Amino acid sequence: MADSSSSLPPLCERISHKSYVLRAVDLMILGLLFSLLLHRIQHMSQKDNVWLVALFCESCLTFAWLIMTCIKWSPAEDKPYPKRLDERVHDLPLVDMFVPTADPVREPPIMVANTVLSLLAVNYPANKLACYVSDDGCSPLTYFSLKEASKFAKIWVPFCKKYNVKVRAPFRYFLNPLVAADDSEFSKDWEMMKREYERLSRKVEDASRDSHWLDADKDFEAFSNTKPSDHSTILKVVWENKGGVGEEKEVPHLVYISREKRPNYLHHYKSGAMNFLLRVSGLMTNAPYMLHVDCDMYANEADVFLGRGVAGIQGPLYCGSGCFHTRRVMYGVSPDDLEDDGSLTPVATREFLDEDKLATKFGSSKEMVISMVEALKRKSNPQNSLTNIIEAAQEVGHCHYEYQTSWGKTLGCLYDSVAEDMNTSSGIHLRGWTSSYISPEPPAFLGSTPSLGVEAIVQQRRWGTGAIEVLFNKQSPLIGIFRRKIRFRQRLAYLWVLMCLRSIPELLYCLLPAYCLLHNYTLYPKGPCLGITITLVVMHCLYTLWQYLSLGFSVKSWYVSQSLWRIIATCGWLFSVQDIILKLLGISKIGFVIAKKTISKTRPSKPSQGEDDESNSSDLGKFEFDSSCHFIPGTFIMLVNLAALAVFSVRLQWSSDCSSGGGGSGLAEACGCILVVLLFFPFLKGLFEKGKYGIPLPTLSKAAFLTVLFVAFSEEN
Ligand SMILES: O=c1ccn([C@@H]2O[C@H](COP(=O)(O)OP(=O)(O)O[C@H]3O[C@H](CO)[C@@H](O)[C@H](O)[C@H]3O)[C@@H](O)[C@H]2O)c(=O)[nH]1
Repeated sequence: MADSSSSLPPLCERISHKSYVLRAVDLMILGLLFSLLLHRIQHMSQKDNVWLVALFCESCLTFAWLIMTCIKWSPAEDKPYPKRLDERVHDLPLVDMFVPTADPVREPPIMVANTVLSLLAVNYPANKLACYVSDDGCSPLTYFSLKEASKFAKIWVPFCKKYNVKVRAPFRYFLNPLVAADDSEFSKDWEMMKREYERLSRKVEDASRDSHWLDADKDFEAFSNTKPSDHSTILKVVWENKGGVGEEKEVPHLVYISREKRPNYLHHYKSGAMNFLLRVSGLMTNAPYMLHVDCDMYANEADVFLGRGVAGIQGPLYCGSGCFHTRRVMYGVSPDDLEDDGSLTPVATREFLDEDKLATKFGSSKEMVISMVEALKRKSNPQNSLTNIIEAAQEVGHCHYEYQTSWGKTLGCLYDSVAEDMNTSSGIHLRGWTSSYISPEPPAFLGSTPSLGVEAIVQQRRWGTGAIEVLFNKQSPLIGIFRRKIRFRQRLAYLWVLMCLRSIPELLYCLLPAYCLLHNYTLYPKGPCLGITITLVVMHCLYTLWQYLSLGFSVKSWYVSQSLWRIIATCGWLFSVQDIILKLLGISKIGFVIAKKTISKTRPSKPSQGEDDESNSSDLGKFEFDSSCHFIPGTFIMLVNLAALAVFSVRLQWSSDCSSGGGGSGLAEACGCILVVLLFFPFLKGLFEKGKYGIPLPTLSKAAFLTVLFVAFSEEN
C-alpha cells in the first residue's frame, strides 16, 4: 500500500490505461442499442407482443452493456516497486496461508497436497509462513497425504529454491520433460525428485484404495467412528518449523484442522471453514496477512507475494481463491478506524476493544480474545510452540462456538450466501476499503476448471445463485445508498453480478427468431433500419473477437466462449433464478455442491504399451451431457430453432419470395435462427453423439415434448 503521508517515494503507483478508442466503440454499441430500442418503441403500436418481448430482451441487454461500459471506463494498474520495499522493509511480515478442502472423492488428496507443496515452496522466509489446511471432509486420507507431503516438502522446497523452479506444484512441474544434459547435477536431482514425487502419489493412491491399515496407526485414532457431518474437532500439527538448520528450517509450519460438525448445526460451508481457519491461525501464528487458496489451485509463481496489480474504481471483487487479505480487515476494521500511522483511532479502540463486549463479539475463548486484541493493535506474538495451543484451538472449532457472536455477521467471511467470496468482498468494499487484482506474468495462481458439461453448469448455477443472494442480503451494495462508503461505480460493478438474471431475456431471445419464423412474424426492423441490427451484431462480434485475439487467444476459442456463455446463461443461470424463487417461497434451501476436480498425472518417461495420448486429447474440449434438468433448455432451444428452419425452407419451396415482403418473417429471422444454432452447436452434435457426449434420451424426450408444445402454441396463435 502506498504511504502518501511520508516524503519517501511511494511503494506503488496507480497507472491509468484508459483508451479513447475503446470508449468510443463501447459508446457506439450503446448508441446502436438505444437506436434499436427507440425504433421498437416508435413502431410498437403497429406491432404485436413479439415486439414487446423483443423490447424487454433488448432493454435488458442494453442495461447490461451500460453497466459494463461504466465499470470498465477507467481501467488502471497498480505498479509496485518491490526494490523500494526491500530497501525500506527489512523484517517481512508473517503470512498465514489457508487451504480449504471438503471432499476426498471430489477433491483428490494428491491435488490438495500439490496445492500445499506449491505454497510451502514460495520465495518467502519459511519461518514467516504457516499453511493451514481445513478439511470439511474429515478424511484420514487427506491427513495422510499431508503428512506424506510434508516429508516430501523437505526435499522439494530446497530443490525449488536451489534451481529457482518456476512452478512449484510438483504435478505441474513434472508434466514437462527434463531438458538438461544427462549427467548434470540438476538432471540427477530432477530424476530423484520425480521418483520421490511418483512415490508420494503412489502412496496416496494406494492408501485411497485400501485405508484399513490407517486404523492401526495411533495417529489416525481421532478419525475412527467419524462421519464428515458428525465428528469432533481434529487438529494436527503436521510440521512445525522450529528453526534449526538445513531442511529443518526450509519448510514452513503445516497444520491440519477439521472443525467439529454435528447434524442439525449450520456449518456455513466454505465461509464457516474460513472463519475457523482465521481463529486457529489467530491463536497459533496470528499473522497480519493471509492468503486464501482453494485446494484445486496452486501457486504458479514463486514470487507471488510481490506482483503488479490491476486496479479500478475501488478494486476487483474477492473471488474466493488466490487472494491476500489483512487480518484486521477480516476482523471488521474500516479505513476510518485507523490513524495515519495505522493504529486504531480512540473511537475505534473503544468500539472494538470494549472489555464488556469482547466475548460477545469474538466468542468465549480467552486466548482467542487476546489474539484478536493483539491483531487489532498490530502487536501479534506468534506462539513459541504450536502444540501448546491445541486445546484452545479445539475449543474455537466447536460448532456452537460462533453462537451469538459476530462471526459471519461482521467478523471474518460473511454468511447468508453460498458465494461467501462476493458477500465478504461486498462487506469489505462497503467499509471503504480498496482492493487490487494482482496479475503478474506468468499468472500467480492457476487451478483446474470442471470439465465442459454438467459440473461446469452446476458451478455456474451456484455462482449465479450466490450472487443474487448477496444483492438481497444485509451486505448488499445496493442498500444504504448514502450511508455506506462504497463508490457509485463500485456499486454498479456489483450489479454486474446480477448477470444470471440475463438468463431470462437470453432464453426468450434465443426463441424469438424461431417463434417468428413459425408464426410468420417480423422480429427485426425492415428496410434501412435492419442496418442497425446488422451493424450491432457485426460490431459486437468484431469487438469481442479483437479482445480475444489481443489476449493471445484463437478465433476458435472466441467462438467457443461465445457459445459457452449462451449455454451457461440458459442452462445454468436459469436454474439460479429458480433456486432463488424457491428459497424466497421457503420451498427449498440453497446448498453448496462441491465442484469435482481432476489432476493431471505426471507422464512416465516412456508411454506404456497401448497408451495413446492422441485418443485422450481428441476428447478434450468436448461437451459432456447427462440426464439432469440442466440440459433441457439447451436441447429445447436447438430443437425449436431446427424446427423453425425446416418450416422456413418448406415455405421457401412453396414461395419464390424469400423475404415474404408482406410484413411476415423472412431471411433475417432465418439468419437469427442459424446464429442460435451456431451458438448452441454442442447440442446439435449431442443429438448425434453417443455415450457421455450424446444427449440422453430422457432429456431429448422432455425437450421434444416442449418443442411440440411450442410449435403447437405458435400455430394456434
Ligand atoms: O462446505 C464446504 C464447501 C467447500 N469448501 C471448499 O471451498 C472451496 C471452493 O469450492 P469449489 O467446489 O471448488 O467451488 P468453486 O466454484 O471452485 O469456488 C468458487 O466459488 C465459490 C462460490 O460459489 C466460492 O465459495 C469459492 O471461494 C470460489 O473459489 C474448495 O476448496 C472446497 O474444498 C469447504 O471448505 N467447505
